[in-house]
Amino acid sequence: MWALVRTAAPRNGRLVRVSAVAAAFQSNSIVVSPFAREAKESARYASSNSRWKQRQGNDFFAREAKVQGLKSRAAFKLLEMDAKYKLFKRGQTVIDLGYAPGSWSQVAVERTKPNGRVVGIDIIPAQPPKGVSTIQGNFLSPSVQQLVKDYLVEFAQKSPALPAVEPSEDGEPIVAERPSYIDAERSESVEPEETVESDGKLVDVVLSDMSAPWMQTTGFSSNTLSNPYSRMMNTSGMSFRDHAGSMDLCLAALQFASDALKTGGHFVCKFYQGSEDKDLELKLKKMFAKVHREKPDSSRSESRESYFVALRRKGDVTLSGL
Ligand SMILES: C[S@@+](CC[C@H](N)C(=O)[O-])C[C@H]1O[C@@H](n2cnc3c(N)ncnc32)[C@H](O)[C@@H]1O
Repeated sequence: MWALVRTAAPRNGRLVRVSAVAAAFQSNSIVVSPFAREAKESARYASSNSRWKQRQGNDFFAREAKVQGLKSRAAFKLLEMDAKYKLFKRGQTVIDLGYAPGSWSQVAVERTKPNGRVVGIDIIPAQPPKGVSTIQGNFLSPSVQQLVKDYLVEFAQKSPALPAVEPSEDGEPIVAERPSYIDAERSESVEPEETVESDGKLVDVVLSDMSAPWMQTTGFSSNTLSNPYSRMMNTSGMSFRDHAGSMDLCLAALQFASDALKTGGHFVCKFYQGSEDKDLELKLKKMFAKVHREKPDSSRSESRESYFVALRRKGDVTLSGL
């Protein structure tokens, strides 16, 4: 699906390197580690490369996303973080909060196939990316959060997850066996308590790229009804408002992770920097083994957005206990 267009790239090596992030993405089903190394290198090159990017225009990543068939330039932020922290494995269950228009979900589907599950939630309607189940709703609402948990339990009862698997050493794909039709039928008739973990922790990775949608103030020439995403603003332009809104969204995502993320699972969350992010970071440090602040190269430098990447959830800590 994603063809790497190297021919359009200047042969001075720089665009080729940046494209390797995308190459790492599409190559996932075949060989992971060599490309991951290349992607890491590419992220380093991209950051030391601002003069070149300026020459190409500010929206290099937007154009590259279009070429790669990705739904938005945001994909490159997740690709960079995945290249650095190895967030995904095959067969995992991933929740993508604020998925629209869907490029993070596209990355998650690629990274977790075969047998992965990706569920996207967004307040606005959007065309679900291929291989993604989606729920439309406001994730700040406890009933929407419960709906997502119920959906995961129901889904797990119908088709028990296969264990997430590391790629083999020689880079060959490991194809886990799917349950047979008869096994699937049988699991439908089994009582829930017998098939689903009683603690409801069914998720391997929680992603949140949510940012409050604000009323449109520019771009009125784009009068599309079918793509509401292009009519929304991602920030209010007022840094305190954006910060406060993002803290609410991060805490909702973290509460969900506290309830639904497996021990050892990872959490990635966008936030707008401000006075309260330290407090969020402290909470994350208590719940996860390692916490990083990330400003991916593909995140616009003028934006106050940043990401927390929290790795390996501790088994015995919940948000309510902090
Ligand atoms: C920056 S976009 C996400 C881009 C996405 N990661 C991608 O790769 O395509 C932020 C999204 O968060 C969604 N969002 C904001 N507040 C939300 C809420 N309370 N509940 C659900 N989604 C929300 C917005 O509608 C918007 O689509």
